Amino acid sequence: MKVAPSILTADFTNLKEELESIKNADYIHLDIMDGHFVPNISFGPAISKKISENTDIDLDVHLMVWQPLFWVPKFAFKRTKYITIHIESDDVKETIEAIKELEIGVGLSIKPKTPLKDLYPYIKKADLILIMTVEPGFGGQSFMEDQLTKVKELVKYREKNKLDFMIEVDGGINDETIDACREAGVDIVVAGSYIFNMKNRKEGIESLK
Ligand SMILES: O=C(CO)[C@@H](O)[C@H](O)COP(=O)(O)O
Repeated sequence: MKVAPSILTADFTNLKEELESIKNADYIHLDIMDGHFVPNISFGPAISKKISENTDIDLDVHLMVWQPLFWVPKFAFKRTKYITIHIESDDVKETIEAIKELEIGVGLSIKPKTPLKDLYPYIKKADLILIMTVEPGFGGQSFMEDQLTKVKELVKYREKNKLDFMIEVDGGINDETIDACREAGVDIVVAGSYIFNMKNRKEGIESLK
C-alpha cells in the first residue's frame, strides 16, 4: 500500500518542518480547490511550487476546480507525478491530452454521488483513478465505506481489460478504515488529518503501509 499524505491539514506557517516530518511518504498529495467546484479554497501554484522545491518526494496533484485546462500547466513541476482532474469538471478530454503532452500521469477522479460508469469513456487514458471516499472540499470527514464497491469493480475492470492504472482513495483514511481499503484492492491511500494530527507522522505513515 502506498501512502500519500494530504498537505491540506499541515501547518502552513511551518511547511519546511511539516515536509520533513513525512519524509517516508510515497507521494505528497496537493489538494487544489477553487471555491466553485468545491465550497472551499485551499492554495495554488505559488505554494505548490515552494513545496516541490523543498521535497524529493513525487507530487500527486488533485485539482478540485471547474476549469482544469487552465490550471494544469501551472502545476507541472519537475516532481509532479500525477495530475488528477474530476470528470464532473469542464473540458475533460482536452485536459487529459494537455496532461499527457506535459508527460505527467493522468489521474481521473469522481465524487461519491457520480456513478463509476461515467468514468468508462475516459478510463483507457488514465494512469490513476481516484475514488473520493468523502465529499470533496474538507479534511477530517468520515469515510464512506460504500465507495469501496467502486474500487472492487475497478479492480475487476482493470484485469478484464488488461489496463494498468493505479487505484487511489481519498478521505477519512485512518487505522480503522485502512484494512477495508486494502481488502478492496486500493493501491494508494491519501490521508490528511490522521497523519498530520499525529506526533510521529513517520510512524503513522508506516502503520498505514
Ligand atoms: O481531497 C480531500 C478533501 O477534499 C482530501 O484529501 C482530504 O483533505 C483528506 O483529508 P482527511 O479526510 O484524511 O482528513
